[in-house]
Amino acid sequence: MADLASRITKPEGAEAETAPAQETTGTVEDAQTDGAGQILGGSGLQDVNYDVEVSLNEIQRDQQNPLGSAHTFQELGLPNEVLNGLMAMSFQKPSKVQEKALPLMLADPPMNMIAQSQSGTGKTAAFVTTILSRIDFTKPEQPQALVLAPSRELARQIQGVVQTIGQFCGNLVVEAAIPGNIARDSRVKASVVTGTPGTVMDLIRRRQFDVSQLKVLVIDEADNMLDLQGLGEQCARVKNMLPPTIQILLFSATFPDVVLRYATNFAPQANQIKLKVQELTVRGISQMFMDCPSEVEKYSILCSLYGLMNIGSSIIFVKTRESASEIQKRMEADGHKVTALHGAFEGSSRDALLDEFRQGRSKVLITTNVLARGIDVSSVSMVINYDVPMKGPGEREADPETYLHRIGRTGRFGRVGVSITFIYDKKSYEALQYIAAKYDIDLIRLVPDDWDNTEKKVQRVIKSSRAQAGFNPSART
Ligand SMILES: Nc1ncnc2c1ncn2[C@@H]1O[C@H](COP(=O)(O)OP(=O)(O)OP(=O)(O)O)[C@@H](O)[C@H]1O
Repeated sequence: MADLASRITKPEGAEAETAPAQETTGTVEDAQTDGAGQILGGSGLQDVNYDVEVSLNEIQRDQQNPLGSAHTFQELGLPNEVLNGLMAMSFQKPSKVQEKALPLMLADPPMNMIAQSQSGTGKTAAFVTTILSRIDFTKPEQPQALVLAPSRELARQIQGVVQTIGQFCGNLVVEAAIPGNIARDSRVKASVVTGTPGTVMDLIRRRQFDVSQLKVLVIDEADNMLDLQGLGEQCARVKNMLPPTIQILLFSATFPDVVLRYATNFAPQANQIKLKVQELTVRGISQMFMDCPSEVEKYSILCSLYGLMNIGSSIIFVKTRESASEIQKRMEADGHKVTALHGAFEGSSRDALLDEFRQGRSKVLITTNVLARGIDVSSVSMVINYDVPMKGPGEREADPETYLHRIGRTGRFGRVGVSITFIYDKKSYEALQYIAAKYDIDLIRLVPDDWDNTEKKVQRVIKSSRAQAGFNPSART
């Protein structure tokens, strides 16, 4: 193993050898060995297992929850309708986060929860199961649970998961409170509402949304949603308009310390499930980087990748809407069927574009951070970070959380997948080093002039990923 600095080709204009020592601890798998092969198993899914740390609140410590952790869904005492919904999805046993979190979230009296678990490990089903177990189905049009998410796409996806797991719960009505979905003169008539914070806030203020009987509030991607630089203020306002006794469930794959402190005030006395920092990355994702000689050459390298390999479904993350559209144009001119989706599109066209990708009518999705979180398309076998994720004023700092969420669009629920981050100059190189060091990632280096090796490494993972898609009866696109 060697560090990123010693493995990297010195990029044009970069002073690779002078990179600060404390930022060069990320390791890179020997470029001569086939790193991908070490990670892959047979055609079956990997065990979605990792250690979590559970901290119970005082009440829970005193009460000795009789359910402890549940090894089967049957042990949880769920309503039959909900259990049947989980079985219809071919969920054979709970994942770790489901096993640990569900007994705590289902306990009476209801308690708050802050739960962290890697991308693609079933957090959605965990909170949806809790919601469905608390709903009074004799009041189908009375809002009883609210889920807030950062994008319309995620709010719609969660709406779909509630409908699927709740398919045997007669009288279940689920509505998405997203821009353009609920007319100004109509009321929200659903027992479960999934929405984005701005639209939900407006609906409550205009008295279209009766929140008086809400029992559960879920905030998905909670670190992003509670961040005071972003959606935090809106989420706090929504919460202040809800009944004070509401059960609050906060979920994310990442919880930076500063947000976690705020989260514990937002969800007082919450039980907590946390991951160690080294366990944040999903083992099934082979993380690689492409060492590009310059920015202008990134595009031709991208084309060579797609030209050489039969990739299946993949997502390319870029920094700006403009570059998303530009790359789309150029790839289409090269004969690829490509979808570009970003915030400049109108809501309903965004829905149609994502559906096109989900249904496999388009195999390449080019997008910005708008789809970095939560989107679950199990057939995605490759994620490309065409631009390294950056944050802060002038985008000068690496953004490790966004990196994790972006690559987590592949390798869902025990599948394998590959991520390739393009670097080309000192800034991108140091940013990726910082991310690799933070999460202790073994990055596999790819170089553009060795396509044989690149093809071997990438194609091997992609083949296994496809074999898994065929193998797993519950695989969805
Ligand atoms: N117990 C289970 N058995 C089999 N598949 C499951 C189980 N629970 C969830 N899944 C599937 O795993 C996939 C990922 O789940 P989900 O989208 O909830 O992940 P997540 O943890 O919320 O990820 P992210 O952090 O990216 O939002 C989904 O396709 C879901 O249907």
